[in-house]
Amino acid sequence: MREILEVLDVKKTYYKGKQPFMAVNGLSFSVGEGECLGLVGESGCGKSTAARIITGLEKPDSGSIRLEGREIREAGRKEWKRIYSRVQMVFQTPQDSFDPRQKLEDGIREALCNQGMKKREAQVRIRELLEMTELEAEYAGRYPHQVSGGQCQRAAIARALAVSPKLLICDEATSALDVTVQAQIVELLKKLQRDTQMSYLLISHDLALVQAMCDRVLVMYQGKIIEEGTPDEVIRSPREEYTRILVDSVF
Ligand SMILES: Nc1ncnc2c1ncn2[C@@H]1O[C@H](COP(=O)(O)OP(=O)(O)OP(=O)(O)O)[C@@H](O)[C@H]1O
Repeated sequence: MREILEVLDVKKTYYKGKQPFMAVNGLSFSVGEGECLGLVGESGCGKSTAARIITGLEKPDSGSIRLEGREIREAGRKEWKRIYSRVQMVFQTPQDSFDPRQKLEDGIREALCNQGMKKREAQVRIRELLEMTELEAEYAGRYPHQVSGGQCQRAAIARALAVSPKLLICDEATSALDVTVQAQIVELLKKLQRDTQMSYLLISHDLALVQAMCDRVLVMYQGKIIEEGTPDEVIRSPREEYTRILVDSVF
């Protein structure tokens, strides 16, 4: 399997007052083409920091991040735009990722036009994206506060897909939704993966979700990966004591 993303020995320090704190401490892993990779670990172990580093929202202290073989830390400003059309992220609370003064479809249009698409062409593409994410056009014409969490998450996924990414990072993308809506969004993500061959990095507390969706799962603890395997291997016969406790706390 060709690798889309390779993360090697990435470190990130924050400061709690004057005390340095390693939120990410030698993180290494890779995501294969078309792979759905799960990233699990207790709150505060550094999962979101890792996602923010990969998407360029945060700078690491050191380490290497290769996207389709290209070291993104060396990329010039011009190249960033191209790189970040290859990686997109979907967040836990979709309402927060849209401008409250903009209709959902305007947010999607903006993503398309930022990539150089003309408005008329963007209109056609918006319709396709709404179909792909099974969101009725009527809802896309509303403001974020006028739709449900599930509908807003569909719009956020449509916007992420606007640039045809190779890797979609879902950071607790279903955690804020109720159980039935969660299941619908999971089905949507599965369908999109079948249709687009996109890779996923699925960050989640929910081991059942990881088991249902992922080909492989990484367990993160204190800023690094301590265990990896198929979801069945990690859940049924964890090698590390920490993983066993994590699994026991959920099942
Ligand atoms: N901008 C920041 N400044 C200082 N400390 C931070 C910052 N962002 C995160 N941290 C700290 O880094 C650690 C890792 O946070 P992170 O959000 O990556 O964890 P997480 O595993 O995603 O947790 P959760 O599952 O609760 O979202 C936490 O102790 C957090 O308080």
